Amino acid sequence: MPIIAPSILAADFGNLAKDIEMINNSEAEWFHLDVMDGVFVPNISYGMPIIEKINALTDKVLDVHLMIVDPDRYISTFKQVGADILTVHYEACTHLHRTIQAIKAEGMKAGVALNPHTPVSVLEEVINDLDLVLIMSVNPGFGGQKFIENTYNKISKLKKMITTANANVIIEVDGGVNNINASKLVEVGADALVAGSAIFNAENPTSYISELKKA
Ligand SMILES: O=C(CO)[C@H](O)[C@H](O)COP(=O)(O)O
Ligand SMILES: [Co+2]
Repeated sequence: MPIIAPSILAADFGNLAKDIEMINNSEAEWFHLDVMDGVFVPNISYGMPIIEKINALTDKVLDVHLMIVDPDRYISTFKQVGADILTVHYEACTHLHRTIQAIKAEGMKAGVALNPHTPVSVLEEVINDLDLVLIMSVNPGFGGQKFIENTYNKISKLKKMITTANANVIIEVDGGVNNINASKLVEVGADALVAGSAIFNAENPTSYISELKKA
């Protein structure tokens, strides 16, 4: 069964505690937290204070997705506010190997995200150093976008690369995930599903999470 990671980007920021409680009482294992800087992506979301508050209100895993330039500047700060998994974008890192080691040195799991146009082959030389690869199934920056169909093909290629390298890496998929595409994503190799608008726009978000879990 896949790990479910609801994206807080689609939650009600006027009543965040209520949505945190909903996730706490659901079958979701992770909180997916999208940090955007208005430079790497054309949008600004939220940062450390929100993550720190969420950490105080849950025992679940905090899966932090950094959509920021030069993420090395903030690695230790994200550890301090409670990140368990820290994912940086391949496209935002000049010295990716060094960044991955710095995340692990802080005691967090290290993830790398790939934009839709970036081939999985760029990770060949670091695949054994990684804990997670985040395949973006939309162009990062906004919730509620349409799922890009080529994602299935990309996940299959990544799965093959991981098997060949005998690596132990979680494949996570993010963007436009819903109860229609979830099963096929798991079938081709996804281990963790991020969903924002599909969950929070559902009539019953808790049951929607359970539906995704059965994918
Ligand atoms: O990283 C992201 C956007 O850059 C979000 O995690 C993602 O878009 C989730 O939202 P939705 O499920 O509504 O597409
Ligand atoms: Co995300």
